[in-house]
Amino acid sequence: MGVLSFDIFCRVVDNLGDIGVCWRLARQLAQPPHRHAVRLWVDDLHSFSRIAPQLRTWDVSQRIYDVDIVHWTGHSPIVQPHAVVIEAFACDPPRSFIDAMSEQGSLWINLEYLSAENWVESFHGLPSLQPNGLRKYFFFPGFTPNTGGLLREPGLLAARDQWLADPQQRVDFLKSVNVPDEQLRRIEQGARLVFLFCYPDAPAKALVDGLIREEHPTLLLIPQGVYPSLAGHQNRYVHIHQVPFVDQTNFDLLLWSSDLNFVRGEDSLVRALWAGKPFVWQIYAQEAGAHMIKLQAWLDLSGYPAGVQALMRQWNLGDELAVSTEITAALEPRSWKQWQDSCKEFTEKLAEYTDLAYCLVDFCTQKQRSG
Ligand SMILES: Cc1cn([C@H]2C[C@H](O)[C@@H](COP(=O)(O)OP(=O)(O)O[C@H]3O[C@@H](C)[C@H](O)[C@@H](O)[C@H]3O)O2)c(=O)[nH]c1=O
Repeated sequence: MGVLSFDIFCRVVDNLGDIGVCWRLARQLAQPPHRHAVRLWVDDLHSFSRIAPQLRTWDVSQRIYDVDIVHWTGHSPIVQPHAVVIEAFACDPPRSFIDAMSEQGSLWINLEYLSAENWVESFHGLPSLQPNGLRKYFFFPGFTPNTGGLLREPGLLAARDQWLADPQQRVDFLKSVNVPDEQLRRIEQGARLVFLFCYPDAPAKALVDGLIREEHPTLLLIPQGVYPSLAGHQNRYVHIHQVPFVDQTNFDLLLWSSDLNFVRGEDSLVRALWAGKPFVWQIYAQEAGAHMIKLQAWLDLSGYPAGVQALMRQWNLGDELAVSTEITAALEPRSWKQWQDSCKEFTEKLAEYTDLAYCLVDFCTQKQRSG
């Protein structure tokens, strides 16, 4: 495949998922083995800087990890569009830019949200007719080979295994996110490490109650600003520690370090999958409970034990009573082993499929050839 050039437009609607996905994709396309020219337009550099601390929020343009980053404002510079323009999550590139794309004959891709629903396979890759003659296509990420796949950097799983094979790396990393020595000693003596990244309506207090009832020493790591009210809920079994926001590489290390992860949205779900550890997913809520249909479609593919699937539904429904009892049951040694095995299996199956960046490059190359 030859070298392509991409513009990626990202509007930060809320939270970090939009920029999380775009930044990961941009870096992957720009770096080896792909090495395409990539320009990333982002309307909110402040949110972006939470997951990319080296970003200069006051700069209109800058280059990081071989990606040209442009602050997308009403006054963004007029430039020639690249051969492929990716509009993330229907974020509406500026009219003047679309006109320039038309002159340039750019290929226009609408990168959609991730879903495991069946219809995704039939909508992936469909054209969307444009009055100005531009070629625009829907590109759907997904969990099956007939979709656009999942973002996964080359060699990610091997890097994870190498990192996990050296326990000192975990200790050093946990020190770097300020886990106190006393807690590190507890972990070395067998305390469980749980990472919690959730929305404010998650039944997190019920989770802590369940963990306390289990009477197994546990360290619960929570990113700063996520569920601050939980801090007062610890006791001698469950200790809560706030970790700073880290970049996406270190975010993986948080997931790899933990025995059990709680993740949310879109990108952290995929990272938890690649971690290969047991996790509970809180899906981004939609109107009229549409997200519960999406959650079930994904659970149907997962092959996770029935108790784990029930726990995920209860976590998403905010069913406190059920969560506090179901978590204890899921951590009971036999269930825990089944949960661990099913996670490894699902991760290995998904890792056999082509990753999103390759699927995208392949798709764009084919469309360019067919003119
Ligand atoms: C806590 C933390 C997160 N992250 C990253 C991981 C992910 O890339 C990103 C979080 O994104 P998500 O996991 O998708 O969860 P989110 O809830 O922040 O994003 C959501 O935004 C909505 C607008 C979308 O519609 C949702 O589908 C979803 O993507 O933040 C770090 O890099 N460092 C950190 O310390």
